[in-house]
Amino acid sequence: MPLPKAELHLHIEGTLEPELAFALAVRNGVTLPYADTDALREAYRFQDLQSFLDLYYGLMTVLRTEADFEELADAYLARAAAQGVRHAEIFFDPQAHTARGVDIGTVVEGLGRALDRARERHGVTTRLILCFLRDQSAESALETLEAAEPYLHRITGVGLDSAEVGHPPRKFAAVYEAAAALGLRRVAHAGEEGPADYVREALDVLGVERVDHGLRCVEDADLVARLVRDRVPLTLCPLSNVRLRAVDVLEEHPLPRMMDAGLLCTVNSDDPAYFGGYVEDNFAAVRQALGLGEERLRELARNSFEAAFLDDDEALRAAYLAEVEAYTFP
Ligand code: HPA
Ligand SMILES: [Zn+2]
Repeated sequence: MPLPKAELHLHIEGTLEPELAFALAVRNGVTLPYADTDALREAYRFQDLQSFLDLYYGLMTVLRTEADFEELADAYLARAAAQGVRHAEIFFDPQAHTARGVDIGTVVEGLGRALDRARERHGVTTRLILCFLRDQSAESALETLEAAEPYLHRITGVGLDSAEVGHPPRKFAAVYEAAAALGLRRVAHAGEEGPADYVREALDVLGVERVDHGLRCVEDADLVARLVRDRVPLTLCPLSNVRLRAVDVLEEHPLPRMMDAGLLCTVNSDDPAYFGGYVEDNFAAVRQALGLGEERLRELARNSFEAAFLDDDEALRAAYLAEVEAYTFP
């Protein structure tokens, strides 16, 4: 039985496995530019974030109906549960769908159907986080938030993803202010490919409570001190960092140094269908490559529940944390 954990950095569109992509392509009459699943997997040789995003946005054109989004989310939840996930905070990218004529309601209601049954079916509690695409305009982000208003009962927070460099957090100050006024929690990708300054800006200008990735904070000692002092969680994704060349090899990932510095680190899968593994695969990889001991792994699991948006159910958070403490490694 794997270590119980929360997954806090997971793009649902990034869980689209080649087999499901081809099945949905057939169902929806979409022609993919790959002969078969092996040819598609062959294309997963990324140079950087952009080369990944090109494939990621291309493949998700097979997602068209509520049933498609439901099936996608249900398949993720089944895999996540098998990897010890008790609680998942799931990102989705509405603009990637509305831009090709799929209504935001189709996306949210489809995902929602799977999430409504997640606890009963898979023993996983869930939250949904709407992400704005930072390479789209600030106006488009505001329109997206407006379009989401009928579905806010299903949405816990907002995030910011897609191509980072050249799209600093401050571009989205207005939409984050509007999201806060609606009572939404705030997170943002920062410091994945972008500089440490983007992490600071996400905190100062967007008011984020967690930083997604945040890897490059290590280049700025004052920023690290602040993140430690304020216990700002970082949602790290080690296998993603290797695949997208944010680090050269896993053995050089700064995770152990970051934990030693007192940063509140979590380990997550990001886009598991593309990056070679789900969350327990990431735990196993860092355990192996970085020599993390059992207490470090337990700390990562504890951190994941501490950083989760479970403030509306502290009893549940306490139950999850108790499970982490009671866990015995095989
Ligand atoms: O790893 C990522 N980074 C930025 N945007 C993304 N959208 C999906 N995955 C990612
Ligand atoms: Zn991400």
